[in-house]
Amino acid sequence: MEFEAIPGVGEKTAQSLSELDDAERALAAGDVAALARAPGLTEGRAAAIARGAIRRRHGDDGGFLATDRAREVYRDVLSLLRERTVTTYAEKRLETFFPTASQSRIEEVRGFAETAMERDPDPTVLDALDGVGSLEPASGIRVRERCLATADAERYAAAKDAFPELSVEVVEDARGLAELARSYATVVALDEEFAGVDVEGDVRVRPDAEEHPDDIVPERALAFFAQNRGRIRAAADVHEAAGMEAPCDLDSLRDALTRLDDDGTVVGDEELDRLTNAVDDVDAAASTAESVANDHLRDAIRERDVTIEGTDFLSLVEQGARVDSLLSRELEDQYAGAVAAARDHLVESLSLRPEEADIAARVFSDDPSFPVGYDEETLSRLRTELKAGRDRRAVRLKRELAADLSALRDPVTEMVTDALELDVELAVSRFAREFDCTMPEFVDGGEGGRGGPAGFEIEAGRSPLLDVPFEAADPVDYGVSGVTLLSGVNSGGKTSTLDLVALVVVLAHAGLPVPADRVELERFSELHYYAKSQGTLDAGAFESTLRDFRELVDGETNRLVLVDELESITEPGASAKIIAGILEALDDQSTTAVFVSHLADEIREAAGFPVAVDGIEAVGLENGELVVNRSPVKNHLARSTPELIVEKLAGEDTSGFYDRLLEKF
Ligand SMILES: Nc1ncnc2c1ncn2[C@@H]1O[C@H](COP(=O)(O)OP(=O)(O)OP(=O)(O)O)[C@@H](O)[C@H]1O
Repeated sequence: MEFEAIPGVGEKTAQSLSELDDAERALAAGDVAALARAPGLTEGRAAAIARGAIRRRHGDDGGFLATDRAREVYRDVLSLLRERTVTTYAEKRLETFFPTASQSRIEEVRGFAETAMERDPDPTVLDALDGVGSLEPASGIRVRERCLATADAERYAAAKDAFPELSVEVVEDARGLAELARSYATVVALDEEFAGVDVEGDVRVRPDAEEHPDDIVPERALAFFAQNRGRIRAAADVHEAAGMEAPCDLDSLRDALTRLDDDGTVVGDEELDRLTNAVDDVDAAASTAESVANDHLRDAIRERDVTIEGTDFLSLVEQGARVDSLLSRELEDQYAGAVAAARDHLVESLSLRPEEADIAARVFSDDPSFPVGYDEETLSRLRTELKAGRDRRAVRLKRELAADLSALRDPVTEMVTDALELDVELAVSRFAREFDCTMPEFVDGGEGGRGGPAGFEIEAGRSPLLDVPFEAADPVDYGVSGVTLLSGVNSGGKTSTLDLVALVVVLAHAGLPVPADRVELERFSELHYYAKSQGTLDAGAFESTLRDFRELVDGETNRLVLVDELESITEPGASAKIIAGILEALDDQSTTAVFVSHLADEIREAAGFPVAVDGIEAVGLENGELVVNRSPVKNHLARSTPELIVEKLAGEDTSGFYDRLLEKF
């Protein structure tokens, strides 16, 4: 990938980009979201790069928007669309829609947009979309109880790459392996040569480890699903709410997800819960069992009269026996009962299974003693046994769930992508519905006997970018082919008309629907839109503006040129001559141009060809306010506001003064 060739990417950036594998992959896929995750890239930059990449793929260098004002209109259009997305993914993805002269690109997006417009922007779907986002690779996993071992340096490096979650150790021989097995619960040996080696501990030989990552590190798949759980569930909800067919069974997916904790541990397994609780409670249970035994024995002793014959007692005293032997002689049954109660307590309170209960039985000795005490060593064995059981169970469950979830990884990725793409479609659908859009029709220029450019024809166009609410916008009909002047009363809507034309042309060339009842237009090569200049230019600025227009009249054919009141750049007389000259040059090419001007008469006089003039007319004055017909009238020089006022006064006054004034217009 040659990043230098992408518009907007400098040499230094290109150099650092060329080192990013992820970015390259994302570029190839045109996936802005993935691209934005590449280290060192901001989202804006990522979007720009992806846009550039797509343009390049379509052989378009992005030159369609030829002026600042044209780019501004595109940005405004984009904002209207982006405001109608729910996810950040869709917001960024919309930036890959841009106006172009490339027919194939326009066709591609038109196909997408036509499907999108059919989509019902149901509020429940939009709600569900709120939780959807691009899936993130699992992060922050570190497994300490398992390690990989190899004797091969190359394998060592490969394993370190493939399993960043595990320690990878170099071992020379069986002795090294045995040593490792003492420090880790499980050692996975990567070399075939270790297959026959007999080492104590949990040592597995898996030369194929890299091919079964979920088997070696089930934590990876679990963390991926745990960390993306909210997004996955939301994507499943979107599919249901929108009635879309999901690529996997949603009930089993949801079921698998409920078996996962936020940190990727498996929950909801009775046996694992039992073992975990037993490990946690074993010390407390032993103490309680001890108390149970002592209470039991104390009560028994208290309740019993001990009778002992004098000779026996004497012999005991002479032997120096302590009370223990008295206990074993006289209270054997009571002691046995107390110990049995202690054992029962251990077994019951920890819900021990028979094998575990066997060890638990030995925690309390059969040899009578008072007070009764548990055997620390045996208790520790019980603890170790329970812990080992718990860990074995946990790993097995992890492996099983990881296997279930791994099988779901691809369908889930597809499901999330589909949900995110739906958001893009819904944004287009909402845009089209809210602004009463239709798909524009492209017609060929120079055909139908007209010879010249086909230009554009808009029927009932309403701009969502007007400074009045969309509902209050008057529909505008306007069509131009060739070079035309647009005249009209002050504040009649001339600038708004140019804006509407630019908006429609930008959307149409982006393959998107347009806010009008019907639009026909040719496929323009470029859009040049010059906004009204803020007052008279100084000599330097005037010169540079003239240079711009020099380039304009020398550029590609089939352009659309929109210019707002160019006359204000210098004094009226000179302006009219300059505009006339530019119009002549544009007329010689197949250019469609609309020049808004108050100097239509003067320009026409200065031009060496019959320039068409359209006019936005005031149909009258109502309470001192102009009533305007927003649709320009073809081949009609609109009367100016002063003329209308003089005309009004002439009607009210009989002196003849205003009549004579009116004749001067
Ligand atoms: N189609 C429309 N529907 C409703 N309101 C409109 C429409 N077009 C223009 N307007 C209103 O008229 C105002 C003036 O429009 P605009 O600035 O386009 O006129 P103009 O003819 O370019 O004015 P000027 O002669 O000062 O350059 C707009 O701010 C807008 O509020």
